Amino acid sequence: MSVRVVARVRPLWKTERELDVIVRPGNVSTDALKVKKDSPSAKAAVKERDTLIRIPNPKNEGEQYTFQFNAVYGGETTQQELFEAEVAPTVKHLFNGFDVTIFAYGVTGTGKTHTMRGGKSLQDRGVIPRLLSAIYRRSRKIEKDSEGASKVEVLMSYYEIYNDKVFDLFEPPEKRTLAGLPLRDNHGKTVVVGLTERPCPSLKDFESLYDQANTNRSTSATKLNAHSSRSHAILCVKLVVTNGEKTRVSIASAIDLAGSEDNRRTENGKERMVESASINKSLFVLAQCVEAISKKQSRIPYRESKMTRILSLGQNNGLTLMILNLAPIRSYHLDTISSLNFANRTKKIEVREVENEPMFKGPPRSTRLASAPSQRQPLRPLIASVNVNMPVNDEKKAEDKKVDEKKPAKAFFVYSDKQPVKPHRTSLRRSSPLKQSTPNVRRQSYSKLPKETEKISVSADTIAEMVEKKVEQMLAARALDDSHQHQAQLEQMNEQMQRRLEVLERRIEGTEDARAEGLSYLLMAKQHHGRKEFSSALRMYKLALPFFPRNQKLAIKIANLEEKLQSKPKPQPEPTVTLPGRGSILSISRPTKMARTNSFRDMSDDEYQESDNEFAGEDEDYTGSFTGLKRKRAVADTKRSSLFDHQPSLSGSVGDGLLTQSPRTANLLAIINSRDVGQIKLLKGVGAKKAEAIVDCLCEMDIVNESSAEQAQVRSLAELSRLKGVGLKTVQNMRSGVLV
Ligand SMILES: Nc1ncnc2c1ncn2[C@@H]1O[C@H](COP(=O)(O)OP(=O)(O)OP(=O)(O)O)[C@@H](O)[C@H]1O
Repeated sequence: MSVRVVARVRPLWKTERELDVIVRPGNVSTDALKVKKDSPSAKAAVKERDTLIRIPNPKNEGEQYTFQFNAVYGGETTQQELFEAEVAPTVKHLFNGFDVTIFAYGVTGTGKTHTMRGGKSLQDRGVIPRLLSAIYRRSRKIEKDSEGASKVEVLMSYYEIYNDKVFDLFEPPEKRTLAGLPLRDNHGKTVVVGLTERPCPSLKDFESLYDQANTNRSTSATKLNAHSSRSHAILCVKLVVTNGEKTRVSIASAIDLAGSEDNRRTENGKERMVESASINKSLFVLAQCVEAISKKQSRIPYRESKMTRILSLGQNNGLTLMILNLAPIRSYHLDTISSLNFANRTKKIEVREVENEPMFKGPPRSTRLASAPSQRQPLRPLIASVNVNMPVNDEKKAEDKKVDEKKPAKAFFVYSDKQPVKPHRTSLRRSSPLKQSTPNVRRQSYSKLPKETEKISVSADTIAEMVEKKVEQMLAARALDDSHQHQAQLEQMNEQMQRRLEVLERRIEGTEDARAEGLSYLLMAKQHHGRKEFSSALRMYKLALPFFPRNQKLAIKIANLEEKLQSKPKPQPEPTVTLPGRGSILSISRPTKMARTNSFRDMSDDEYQESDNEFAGEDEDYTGSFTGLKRKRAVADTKRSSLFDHQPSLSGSVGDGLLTQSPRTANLLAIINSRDVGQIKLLKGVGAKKAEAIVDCLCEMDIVNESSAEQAQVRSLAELSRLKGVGLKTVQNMRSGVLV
């Protein structure tokens, strides 16, 4: 099922003039409706008007663009009407285990907050309070009908994305950390780490929590809206329906997006401009995601903004409703057209209409129901959902046709009043997802069956049981089919993944490991040099040379050492140096363990810094190539982490003695491994963004290491330097600021 898109045109403000109205819902002129109000054709026209929006071409006022959506609501539509038509029908699906996402999209000042939150009076209440009211009503009914056997629990979390940072709206602004809360992927769903979830046993509780939280939301006055939302606000209402052993969880997400702003019109100051840039960027990424999905591109840039990551449009299961808010007047002309184009693409996005699996208490139950495939659905544009092309008049028709053949296809179509073409209502009318003609046995929510039959009689119970059995059999057969298909897809995916990983690994081994190896030779050379083992030092420098062929300092060092050794008649006896293959441990025989431990304990950290300084050029290169690979690297690194642990590391972990970390290093690693953004950002040279990136990186490593019960840990400075966004220089900086 595709995303349901409805448009709502707000009424005129007192300061706006009727004369400037350019956005008109409906495909017939209002005059025509006035004349023949009661005629059958006018009634049909009124129906059709529900799905079309007309707006003139900004370059040619005589030409009208027409956009078609699932429904269109004019300025006279009340909050109650909108809720009943669009949101109320989703409530029963929510209770049947479907997730529901409702979001308002539009330019600033078009009525998103009015639609989602609404006013204080009963009739002005928006979608959110009405949705909660409906949820509590249904919960009470379920509990009453089941005589207490079913229990419904409502939990709520509420957060905002402000300047691309996530903040808990249950926390007052003064308690916020600069970096905000990190995001994490959890089995295909994006979750906010550390978000408060409050139980809301009654509507009253909800209202007081919601009102309180809204005072924490970032709003400001702009020229276009006295209470402009400066953030995207996301309310998640978790519904936990427990019936005996069975628990079903579903989530209703209501999202009030911040509005895009044309800063030539807002006359925003510096602070508002920063917010505005962030709002516009995230909305731009959202538009790019929608475009990429509709063009069936393989890469959807969800991760480029926190909002798109959370919204995951087209990847989320359940039902998705987008309310497109529009201002009716000319001053919004271009913005309105751009919003209409965005909505036009969005309506083609398909979402998987799958209810959440129930969970069972107690010992694991054998079930013949195969669980829903966890991989995300392929995204397909809905070919049937195209706008209706309506030529302006008969004379122009043939002419236009010729021109149209030459023109590239438009995302919207030109409309004429004279020849209304009936929209494909059948393809657009929204039917209950449980009643769709497409065979989808999963939609026959089997949890519903006993509930409807148990009241009749005992024999009705038996019938229900038989029906349930039959449905389960069908489901099992279907699931078997699905799982075969799924298996094949997985195998194919695995093969592709494997190939990509191999390429990645080859790249890493061929370039970055080589550099790491080069650096380790340099480190070894420094150590030999420090112990006045010049011959070994020379050999090490020479081994490092191929990795840094353009390093002048290194060349000079080699030349100097050669000269020094040539001038010495008898070289002193040296320790044995074994050089196994690339990427393996360099083992050195040294005098005594005691001496070795002491010398390295004193030296390890300084050595690290020295070699870092001396070969800063390489380090930067190395770091650069490292960051270039970004996330893939983190994944590959985690894969290789066990190998890495034994490699000569930049912290000097060569040989036993070097495995001892200095207190400073240990402190630094403890701070990093605490994953406390607040603490990490206090490290020298680490800002809030970097701290957040480090924590994100650790979280990503957890995901890669999903099989491990333990959280991923950074165990050495070298490992730390390999994290995304962290280089050797940063590590050195961090370390130098740590107190011992
Ligand atoms: N359908 C409507 N009926 C009555 N008033 C409306 C309607 N839609 C919007 N308004 C009024 O228009 C003004 C702006 O609306 P609102 O704050 O909801 O806009 P917004 O799109 O959320 O703006 P921003 O993106 O800047 O937060 C408010 O005063 C609101 O009451």
